[in-house]
Amino acid sequence: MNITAQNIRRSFGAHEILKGVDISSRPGEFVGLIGPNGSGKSTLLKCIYRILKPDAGQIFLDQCDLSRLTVRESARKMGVVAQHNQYNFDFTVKDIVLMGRAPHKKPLDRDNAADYAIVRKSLEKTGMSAFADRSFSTLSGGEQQRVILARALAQQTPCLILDEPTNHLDITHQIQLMKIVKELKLSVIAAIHDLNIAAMFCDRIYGIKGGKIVGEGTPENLLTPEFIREVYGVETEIVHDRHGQMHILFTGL
Ligand SMILES: Nc1ncnc2c1ncn2[C@@H]1O[C@H](COP(=O)(O)OP(=O)(O)OP(=O)(O)O)[C@@H](O)[C@H]1O
Repeated sequence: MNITAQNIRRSFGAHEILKGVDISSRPGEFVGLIGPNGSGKSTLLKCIYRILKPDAGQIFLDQCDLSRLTVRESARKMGVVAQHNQYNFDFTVKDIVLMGRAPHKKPLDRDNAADYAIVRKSLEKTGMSAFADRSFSTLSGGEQQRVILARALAQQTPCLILDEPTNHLDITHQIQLMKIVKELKLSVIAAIHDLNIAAMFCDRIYGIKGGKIVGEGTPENLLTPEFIREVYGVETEIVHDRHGQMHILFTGL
C-alpha cells in the first residue's frame, strides 16, 4: 500500500512547525525520517497517524484520502509504534497485544481462538511470550516498546508508522526490532535518530530540518558527510565494512 503525505502544514500557536512537507512510502518500502531534535518528525508522523490534524495538506493510503476513513478503517490499514505509551488502567501484556485485534472486530464480537493465536505469535516474534501475564506498567521501557510492536504486529496492517521505535532498546533489541519490521515487507515510515541504524535498514531516507524536507534518497546517496554537516552540524567519515554496509563515524563538531 502507498502512503503519501502531500504539502503537510501544521502550526502550534504562532510557530509553524511543518512548512509544507511531502513524504511517501511505496508498497513494501522501509522509509526513514531523520533530522535534529525539534525538526518536526513526531509532528509529521502524528499528522499521518491522526493524532494531530494538519492545517493544510492531504494524506492518502493508496488512492484513499485518510481524513475520509473512520478511525477503525484506518486502524485496519495502519499500525503505529509511538513513544510514551501510558495507560490509565493496568493491563496485562496479553491484553495490550489483544487490543491490536480490535479494529478487525464488530462492536459485540468476542475475541476468538484465531485472535489468541495471533497474539501468541506476535509475542513470540518480539521475544515477549514469557511476559504475557505480566502487568504492562511493571515492564522496563524496552520491554514495553517490544509489547507495543507486538500489538502493531497483531493488528496485521499493510502500513506501519514508527516514531523512534528503538528508543529504550539495547543494541541487540534495536537490531532485532528493525529486522522484524523489515522482514514484514510493509510500507513503513519510521523516525529514527541513529543514522547507522537508519542506513542499515532503510530503503530510502528523508531528512527534515526546520519543518522542511531538506533531502531524500537511498542511505548511500543521502547520508554524505556534506549532508550530515548541513543537517546536524557534525563532521563524519563514511566507511564500509566487509559486507559493503556503510557506517558513519562521527569525528567532531
Ligand atoms: N503540542 C505542542 N504544542 C506546542 N509546540 C509543540 C507541540 N508539539 C510539538 N511542538 C514543538 O514542535 C517542534 C517539533 O516537535 P517534534 O516533536 O515534531 O520534533 P521531533 O523532530 O520529533 O524532535 P525529537 O527528535 O526531539 O523527538 C518542537 O519545537 C516542539 O517543541
